[in-house]
Amino acid sequence: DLAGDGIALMAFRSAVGKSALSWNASVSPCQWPGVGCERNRVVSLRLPGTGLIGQIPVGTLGNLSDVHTLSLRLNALSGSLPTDLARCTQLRNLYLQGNRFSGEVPAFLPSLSCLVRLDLADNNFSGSIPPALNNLTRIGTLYLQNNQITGEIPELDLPNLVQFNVSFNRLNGSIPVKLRGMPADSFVGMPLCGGPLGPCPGEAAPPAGNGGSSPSGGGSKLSGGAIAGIAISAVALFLIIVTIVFLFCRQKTDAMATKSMDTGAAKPPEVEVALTDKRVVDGVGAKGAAVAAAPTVSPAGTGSKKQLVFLRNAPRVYDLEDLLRASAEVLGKGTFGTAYKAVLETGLVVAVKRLRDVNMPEKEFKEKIDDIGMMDHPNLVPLQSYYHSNDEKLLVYDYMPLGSLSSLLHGNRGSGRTPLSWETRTSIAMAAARGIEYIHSTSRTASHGNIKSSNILLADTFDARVSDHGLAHLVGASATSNRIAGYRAPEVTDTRRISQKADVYSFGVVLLELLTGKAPAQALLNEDGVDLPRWVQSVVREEWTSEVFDLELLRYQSVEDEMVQMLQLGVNCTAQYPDRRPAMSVVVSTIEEIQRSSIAARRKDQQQVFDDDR
Ligand SMILES: Nc1ncnc2c1ncn2[C@@H]1O[C@H](COP(=O)(O)OP(=O)(O)OP(=O)(O)O)[C@@H](O)[C@H]1O
Repeated sequence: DLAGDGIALMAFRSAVGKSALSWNASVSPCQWPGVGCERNRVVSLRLPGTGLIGQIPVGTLGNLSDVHTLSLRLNALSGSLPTDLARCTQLRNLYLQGNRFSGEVPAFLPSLSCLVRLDLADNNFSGSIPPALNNLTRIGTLYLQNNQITGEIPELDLPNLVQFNVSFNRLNGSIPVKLRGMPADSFVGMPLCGGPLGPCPGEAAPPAGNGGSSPSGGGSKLSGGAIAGIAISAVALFLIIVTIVFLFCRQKTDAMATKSMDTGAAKPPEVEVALTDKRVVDGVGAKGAAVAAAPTVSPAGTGSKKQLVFLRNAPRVYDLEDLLRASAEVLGKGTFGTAYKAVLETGLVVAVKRLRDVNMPEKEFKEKIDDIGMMDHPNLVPLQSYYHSNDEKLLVYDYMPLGSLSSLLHGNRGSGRTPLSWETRTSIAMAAARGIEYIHSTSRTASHGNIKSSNILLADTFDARVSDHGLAHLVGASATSNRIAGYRAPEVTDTRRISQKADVYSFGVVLLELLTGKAPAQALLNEDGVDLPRWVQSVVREEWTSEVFDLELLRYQSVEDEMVQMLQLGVNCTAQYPDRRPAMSVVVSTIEEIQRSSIAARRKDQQQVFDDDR
């Protein structure tokens, strides 16, 4: 009954939310912020980004036998999930993304047979994906990305599944047939094969024009991707209509509730409502993950308020609450934390980085951020604002709509992608080089520390900007991952000390990546531990062949000399000894020279074609 639900909730509060939840035991649990009731039972608990911390014990949430929605996303909850959650058999929506949960993917999940949405993304879950998830016949959204899940993906056959993501785990093997219609994004960041990632060794390539998505093929005119697209749009449309009707009804009841409430009440209801609305919308959002909330700020607006701090020239057109209310999707998980795309209610789009493992005092943090804020150059991604509390550090940047050079170069190769032209590649190299040169010009020791193709972002194809400047100093350059390893200068691997010449090395790797179309991490995996610079050198040493170049560059015969000059620059930048590498200013002027002579060569070539035609 409701009293029992209240006791369970109070036990939950004293375990993980003592300071975060202001629940008053003298009123009905149904009036507590975040708690929803129907027919005198608790049916929903929505506490996203409220600063919950610690492990949820058995005997708390497991006692809420009627609960259908549990949203605890974006908190600091840890440990394994309480096993008695298995008793919440009415659960339809379980949002636990953005916490620190660990332990195996819970074996009881398959028994929650009413589940429609399950989001465990951005945690530390390990173990394998239970094949018994096939019991979840109603499941429409299954998000497991950014965890530590191992093994192969089981043969899932879930008829209602429309949103699925297991990217950035530690899975391997081939993508099960029934999941091959899902987009490549659902599987990236791991050595998987099949479906959108291209055929597995020994498998026939799918017929051209099929997008590789539908193994059932047949005579159907629509590709699997198109059918999935239509299905997803239909479901999304349906959910949007349901949401609008729900919000409309909700507003009416809230208006009535507000009328009957004491005007001196401490919590403005509209904030709660907006947060609630967002949760509903979450299920519709493309990726369903939301932007980080700041735990020390109570969503009800009580307590001492911490605010976003804006940097020098940034327009102050939003505040922390606007950010919390924004609809958001995960862009990716990096060395320093997770990046989100957040669309504010005003339509403004920003990128939010939620930093991990930054434990410095606020004063020091502020000083370092102010250094970042001082950097102002057209080829750097501007930092707009930041937020600092003990549990949460957020950085808000301009959103770069075309994504990273890495995804532009390596994203959907083969399936209907527009090849990157030589002109675009040289412009990007030029812009990135200027951004790095600017950083180096600010002081003799200033360096970026983490140059790589996923940190070169594009506002449009010719306007590249370097991102993440200053972060290596905030977090320390010790973070190790295979993705960075391919860019790291040999002396940095040994000494862990970043420097301008180490940036030049990393930039050289980016140049080689632009020219060869090969990702350094991929080179590391495929070529028996040989990194990209050494691979290029070994090919080049034999003869200056066109074999090193990206196949997409083969049609630029007229600029072959310039391509070779750029390759030479990449090789020089990646010299083993730092003092053999050119300074960034020299790199910039060399690229300028190459760009000028490319334009001249292309003009001459076009004139030749024109003359031949006459
Ligand atoms: N301002 C932005 N606009 C658009 N996309 C962004 C922005 N910032 C980051 N991203 C994208 O989000 C993803 C994650 O970025 P993030 O910087 O967190 O990780 P990373 O670049 O992969 O690694 P690292 O943390 O080492 O830099 C990347 O694919 C990046 O391209």
